[in-house]
Amino acid sequence: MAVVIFAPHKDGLHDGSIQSQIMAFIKKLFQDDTLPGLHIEPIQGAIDPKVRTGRVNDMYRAVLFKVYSSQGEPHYIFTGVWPHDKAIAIAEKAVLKTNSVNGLPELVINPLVEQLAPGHSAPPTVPEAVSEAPAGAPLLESVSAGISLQRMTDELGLDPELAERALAATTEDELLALASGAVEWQGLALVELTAGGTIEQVLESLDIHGTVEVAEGESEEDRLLEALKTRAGKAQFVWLEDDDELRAVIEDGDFAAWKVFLHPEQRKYVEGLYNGSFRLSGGAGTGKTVVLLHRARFLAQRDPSARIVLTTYTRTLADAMKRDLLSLDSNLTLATSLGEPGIFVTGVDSAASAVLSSATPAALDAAVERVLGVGGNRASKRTTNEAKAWRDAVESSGVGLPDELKSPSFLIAEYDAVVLPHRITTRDEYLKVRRPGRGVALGRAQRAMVWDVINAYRTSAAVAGLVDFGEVCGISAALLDQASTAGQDRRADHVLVDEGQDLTAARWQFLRALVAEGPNDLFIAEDAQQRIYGQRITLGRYGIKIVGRARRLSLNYRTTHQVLRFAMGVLEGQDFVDLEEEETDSSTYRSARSGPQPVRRGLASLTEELDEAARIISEWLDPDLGMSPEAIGILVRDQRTSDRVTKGLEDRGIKVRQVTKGAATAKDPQVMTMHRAKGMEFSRVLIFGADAEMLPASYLLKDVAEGDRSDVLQRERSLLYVAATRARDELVVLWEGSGSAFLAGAQ
Ligand SMILES: Nc1ncnc2c1ncn2[C@@H]1O[C@H](COP(=O)(O)OP(=O)(O)OP(=O)(O)O)[C@@H](O)[C@H]1O
Repeated sequence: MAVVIFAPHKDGLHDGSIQSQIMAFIKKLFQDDTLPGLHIEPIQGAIDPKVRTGRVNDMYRAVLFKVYSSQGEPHYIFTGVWPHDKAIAIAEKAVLKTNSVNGLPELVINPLVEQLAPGHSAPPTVPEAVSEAPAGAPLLESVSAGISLQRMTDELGLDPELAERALAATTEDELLALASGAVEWQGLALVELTAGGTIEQVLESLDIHGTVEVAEGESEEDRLLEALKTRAGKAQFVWLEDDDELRAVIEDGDFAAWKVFLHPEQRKYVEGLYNGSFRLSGGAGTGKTVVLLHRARFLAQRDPSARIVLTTYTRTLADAMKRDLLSLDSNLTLATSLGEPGIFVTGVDSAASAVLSSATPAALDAAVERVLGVGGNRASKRTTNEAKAWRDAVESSGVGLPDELKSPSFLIAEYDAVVLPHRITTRDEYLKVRRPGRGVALGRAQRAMVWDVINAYRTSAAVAGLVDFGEVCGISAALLDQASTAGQDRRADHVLVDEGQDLTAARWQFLRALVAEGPNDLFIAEDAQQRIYGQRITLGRYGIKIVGRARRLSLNYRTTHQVLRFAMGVLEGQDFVDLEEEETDSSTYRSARSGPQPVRRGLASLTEELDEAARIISEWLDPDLGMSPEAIGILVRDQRTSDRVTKGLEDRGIKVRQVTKGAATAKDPQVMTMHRAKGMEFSRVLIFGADAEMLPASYLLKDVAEGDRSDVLQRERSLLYVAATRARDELVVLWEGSGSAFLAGAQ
């Protein structure tokens, strides 16, 4: 049997027409590489004697390398399929070797010298260069501290010619073009240097620690195979182990790349074993969800009896994670209920509800009393409109609160961030409790009035037998704590959390209670810049101790660097604080992909804005572009605009699909609110209605307490950032009249 390692070159795979033949070819290779139909043949005069071609069909040949380990098994490294003559020409020059400085594997399909030869056009993804440094001034030296030609070649191991050209480049686009034509790991290194990374940071993120040692009796070829297995090697070379992986890499091509090729840093966090809770931050599109999915699988494979909970803010996002997890590995055991072995994918609130509804009446009564002060069975009915319930409580309490303290947003936040997590049940406790992190200061008299409203809220909920979702989390946490005190096990061994920035204090309290403190207990992905719901939270206050186990991802896999630059412009001048009160550092946030400049356009009226939207979407739907209609996202600030744009576009002959709940099904462009678009992505995004009064939404600011105002504004700004970063390839932003002030720095 042969071992097949897959390292596809971007020009070497084909549209659907011969996919099944490529699959058949690789499957045969797995079984027996001597089968005559495969025609595995060396190439006369090839630079690398390891190179082979194989017959896929009459017209196409695969280019492979054959490497023997000292155990004797043949290993085939499959690099792609080309028409016969081209395949031979590629095979003659292709080389697979290890880097002499750091031992990393290098697959050279189109030698750099050829790509950079005069008259050879730049790689196709690169748009017209946009100058970013004074004409003629080399860029790299000014952005990456301490860089020099010698360090690039001798410490990092970059190809001298690539390093020289990179140092001479004067624009970011030029550097990214060089990166996209370079050997895989060298390209990753160059992108990081371009974003301001230092040589030391690149060595760390690519996990380079000198060369790979060869044990006694091992050959050069063993050394090469070992190099393919390093984290940097696995970013390009994947050992095909089963049909699922083969199908993913062949049929889904680039879309499935996340399933098999992880950046060395991503892999480090997937496989890392930690003494306690770990926090992974990173800008939009850096693959945080990808890391969580792989990590869930890794933990399940490591211990099939482990109870793994993979959870996030909403059920819709949890459903998307479940779908992706199964497409990553259809053999995974998904648990169907909390506490079962395997991976349980769930929204946080559903998990908390599950704990509540499985409790015994006595335990539930005690937990409800512990959290709300009055016992009772409240497992089945939820408060549906919290804002209304709080307004009613203000009314029925008869307390003359100042306007800003009457707002449901203030009261909900106070209840969730202060009252529930501290399990406050009496006025005295509330008068004494510390309220760190709350924007609005409260004097004693004000606290007493707020407590009266809280009491009214609780009393009417008790009469109706209702609990809100924050309370469900608080009560479930109390149930889990009670059970643990009574010597029972908690319900999970590992909890993996996505979109951590949006979870409230009560949710963190529940998640903390779900798993005992210990190795690999909680693994949290978050991005402070994408906080669009809750208040700022500090994990330490809820017993989640990260103590130095926090890292940041910075390579954006989703958006082009043009879209990224635009989106970062929306956040310009803002400071963001993460779940450990650290300021977010996005200085090395980067993308290796290139595309058109985002378009921003103000129109004089709503009719004109709709006309313009219809014109742009029709262009995108042009069959010649070959875009799937559902890969177009039309994102708006609120439901009213969503209704309006849907009708307006339909009046103009464009069928779209409004997405309100769950995932979209029809094959049409999708219209949805920016909140709903969280965690999703589209090839092209049109932001409709980025007007001055919409972003920030003027109605939100109307009754907001002064102390909460700056936080509300920041969340509104983040909302536009979230919307912009949903675009993989192209972004258009439209508005009527004056555009949002948040667009001032976005170009
Ligand atoms: N190693 C990888 N190789 C190829 N594609 C990747 C890789 N990692 C992530 N991606 C792709 O990048 C995109 C963003 O990934 P993901 O959704 O995990 O990022 P995220 O950090 O969770 O984003 P957000 O915070 O915006 O939700 C996805 O299309 C994903 O498939």
